[in-house]
Amino acid sequence: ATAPAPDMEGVTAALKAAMANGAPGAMARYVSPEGIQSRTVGVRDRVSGAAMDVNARFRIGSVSKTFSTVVLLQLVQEGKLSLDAPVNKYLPGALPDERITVRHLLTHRSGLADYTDAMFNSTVPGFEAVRNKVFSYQELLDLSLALPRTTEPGVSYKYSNANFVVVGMLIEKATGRPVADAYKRRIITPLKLRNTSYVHPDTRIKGLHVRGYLHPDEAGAPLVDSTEQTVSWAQSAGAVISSPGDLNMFTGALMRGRLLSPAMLQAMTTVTPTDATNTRFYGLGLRRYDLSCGTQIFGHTGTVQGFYTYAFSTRDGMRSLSAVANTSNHGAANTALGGTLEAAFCGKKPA
Ligand SMILES: C[C@@H](NC(=O)[C@@H](C)NC(=O)CCCC[C@H](NC(=O)C[NH3+])C(=O)[O-])C(=O)O
Repeated sequence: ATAPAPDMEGVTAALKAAMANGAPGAMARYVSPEGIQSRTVGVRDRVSGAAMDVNARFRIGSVSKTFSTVVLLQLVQEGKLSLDAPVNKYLPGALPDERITVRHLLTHRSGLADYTDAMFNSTVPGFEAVRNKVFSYQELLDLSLALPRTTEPGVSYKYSNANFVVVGMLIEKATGRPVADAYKRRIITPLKLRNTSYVHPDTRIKGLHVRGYLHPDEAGAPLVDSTEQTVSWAQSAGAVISSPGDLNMFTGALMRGRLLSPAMLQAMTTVTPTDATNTRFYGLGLRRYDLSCGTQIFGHTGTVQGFYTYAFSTRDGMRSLSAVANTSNHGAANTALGGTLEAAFCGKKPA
């Protein structure tokens, strides 16, 4: 069946709703065989008033988890790691439970607690305390291991950044090099993602970029410009910088089979439900959303101080949408931004 035309008015309405819920600006870029359509609203910089710009770069948060997963699955394809081997086989003594496997990390079923809940319980003080800090992977893992595990290994889905900190450790152990090199050599260079980078612990977003604005917990308190930070609290779980076009290319190329073998891509897109709605699922470092029109889309969401991101493609990689709003700690703005997905992939609602 031919895909419905995107409802770009609906995309714009969703972007405006994100602004109505506190985002200084927002944008979306949709790619299909019919071409590229992008929409921008508001500003990328509240001080200069510079308009949101679809060529601008921003922090993609947990969409980074899919970059890390692609690298790890390529290492599995190369026989350097096995999905169902214990993590401790590759990182002796790293985890207190020998039963936790590499696959448990990628499916958020390890039981390793998410240290960011406590770290950011008080949003702005928590952010200010770490924005210029540089953590080692081990320090982040220790924060998680100081907390009770959330499930027996493999039993249930419990989202945790700690899982993808360990994924970063596995990548560096298996390659003998920093994750930045693996992203570059295995994803950024082959796909020519010229606006994508991993610069941890540098705090800047170089080149044309979006400034991010963090909503404080106190109603009515002024937004906090959170653009410059190390994102060391996330690293391989959330520190990649990219652009709408590069994210379209990344998720599209991934689904078209340019990064992984058909068998490995099939494993990555084999999902289990993450909530009771049975429309949200998680595979290996990848979300699946089942839209109201029956279309299934695959990708990831991102939340990092000052930036909400969505980056999804259809299973055949022929249609891709990326969207970003330059605020965070404001769930209504995130939900509003998510409205771009239905508008773009399902088109106009029947009258
Ligand atoms: C959920 C999301 N996960 C991510 O992108 C990872 C990297 N981000 C987080 O875990 C949120 C950290 C707190 C953000 C802060 N929140 C607070 O400080 C709340 N007190 C903020 O909203 O900026 C995903 O997978 O889509």
